[in-house]
Amino acid sequence: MRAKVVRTRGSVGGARTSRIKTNTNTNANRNRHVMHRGRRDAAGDSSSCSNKPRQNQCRAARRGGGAERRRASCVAMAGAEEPRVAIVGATGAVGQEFLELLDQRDFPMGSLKLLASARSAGKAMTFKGQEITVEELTDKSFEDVDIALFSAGGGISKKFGPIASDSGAVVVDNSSAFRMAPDVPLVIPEINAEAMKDIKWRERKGGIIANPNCSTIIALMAVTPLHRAATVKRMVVSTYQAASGAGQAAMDELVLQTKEALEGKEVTKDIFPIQYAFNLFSHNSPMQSNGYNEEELKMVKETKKIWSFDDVSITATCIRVPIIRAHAESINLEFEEPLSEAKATELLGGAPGVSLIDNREENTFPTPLEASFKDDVFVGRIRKDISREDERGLDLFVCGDQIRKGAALNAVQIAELLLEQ
Ligand SMILES: NC(=O)C1=CN([C@@H]2O[C@H](COP(=O)(O)OP(=O)(O)OC[C@H]3O[C@@H](n4cnc5c(N)ncnc54)[C@H](OP(=O)(O)O)[C@@H]3O)[C@@H](O)[C@H]2O)C=CC1
Ligand SMILES: N[C@@H](CC(=O)OP(=O)(O)O)C(=O)O
Repeated sequence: MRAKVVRTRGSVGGARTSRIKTNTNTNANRNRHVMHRGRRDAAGDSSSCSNKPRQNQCRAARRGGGAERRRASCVAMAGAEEPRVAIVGATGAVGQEFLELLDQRDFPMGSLKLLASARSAGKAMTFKGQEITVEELTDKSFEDVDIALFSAGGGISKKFGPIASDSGAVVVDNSSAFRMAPDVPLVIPEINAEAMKDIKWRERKGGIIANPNCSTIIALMAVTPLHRAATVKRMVVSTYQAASGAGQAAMDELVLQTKEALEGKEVTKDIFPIQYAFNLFSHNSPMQSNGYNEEELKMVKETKKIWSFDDVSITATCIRVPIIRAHAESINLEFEEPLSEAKATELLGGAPGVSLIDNREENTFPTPLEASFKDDVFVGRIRKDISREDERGLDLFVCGDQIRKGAALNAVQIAELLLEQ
C-alpha cells in the first residue's frame, strides 16, 4: 500500500506534522517527516548489511545509479574510519529526531542502519537524500555496528542493549533501563562528560551510556551552573510536560482531541484514559506507594547521580500539559552560599547550551513554543525567593525541547564525545 505524505509543518503549535496516510487505517496515521511506506523490493536491494568488511557492506546503497533513488537497508556514509551507526526505534519521535540531528550536525558515519519493530520492517526513511529500508530489530542487528542509539522504550533496551554491547557496539540508551546501574555513566555532556571517559568505540569492547530523563536534563542544564557556584541544598521542581514525552502517538492524539473537542465531539482516548486537550493531569508514569510518580523520583535520583552529590534534598511534581513538544519547569532553589539574582543571571548567560529570555519590563520569558525545535534550554524569571530573608534562595522558569535536548540531541552529543575520545 502506498502512503501519501502531506507536509503541514508549523500548523499546530510548533508541531511538525508531516503525516503518513494509508487508505485503511486513519488511526494509524502518525507524524512523520522522513518516512514513507514502501515495498521491500521497491527500488533496489533491501537485504540486510552483511558482516563482511566495511567496504563490502551496504552494496545495495552503492548499486543503482543515474537518477534512480538509492535504497538499502543500511547505507555507506563516509570513510571506513568512521563509526557504523544504528538507530533503534528509528521510526519513533526520538528516532526521527536522531536522523535530523545526525544530518544537521554532519555526524561522521561509516554506515547507518535503521531498526524498529516488525511492524515497520520494509518501510523507507530518507537520510541525506538516500532511502534506507527499516529493518526489524533482532539479536543479529549489531554485528556490524559501532555505536547504537537506542530509543524504543525500556523493555527493548533491557533486552537488546546488552546484546548490542556484547557485539562490541557502544550503546547510547535513551530509556531509563540502565540509568541507575552503578557501572553505567549517566551523562549530560555539558555537565559530566568525564563520566564516560573509559568507554571507547574503537576498542569494540561495547559499553552502555545512559541518557538522563528529559525533565532532569532540562532542569540540570539551568541549575548546574548555579550549583557549581553556590551548592544547591534543596530543589523544588514543578513540571509542565509536553505530549512528546509520551511518544509520537500521544502528540497525534492531542492534535486529534483538540479538533474533536472544538467540534463538540467525544474525544478519542487511545493513549491516556482522561481527556488531554484543554486539560492537564498528573504525569502518567506509575504511581508509587509514597504518593510520588516515577517521573518525579527519576528527577530526584538522577540529579544526585549526575552531580555525584547526595547531599541535596529534591522534591518534584510532574504534570502533563496540552503542549506538543517542549517541557517547562518552575524551579525553586536553596543554596549553601549566597547567590544574587545578578550573579545567577551572569552565570546562566555564559552557560553552554543555555539561553536567557528574562525581560521583566516587557514581561517576556521562555515559552515551550519558543523552545520547540531549538537546541538550547531557555531560562527566565530569575528572581530572589522572597519567602527568605537571606540571598540563599532563587526561583527560575525553564523551557527545553523534550525531543531535542531532552532526548535525541543529548544522545547525539554523547556520541560526538565518543568520537572525540
Ligand atoms: N530522555 C528521555 O527522557 C526520553 C526518553 N525517551 C525514550 O525513548 C523511547 C522512545 O520514545 P519516542 O520516540 O518518543 O516513542 P515513539 O512511541 O514515538 O516510538 C517508539 C519507537 O520504538 C520502536 N519500537 C517499539 N516496539 C519495538 C520493538 N518490539 N522492537 C523494535 N522497536 C520497537 C517503534 O517502532 P515501530 O514504529 O515499528 O512501532 C518506534 O520506532 C521512550 O520509550 C523512552 O524510553 C523518549 C523521550 C524522552
Ligand atoms: N520523561 C518523558 C517520558 C520518558 O520517556 O521518560 P524516561 O526516558 O525517563 O522513561 C515524559 O515527558 O513523560
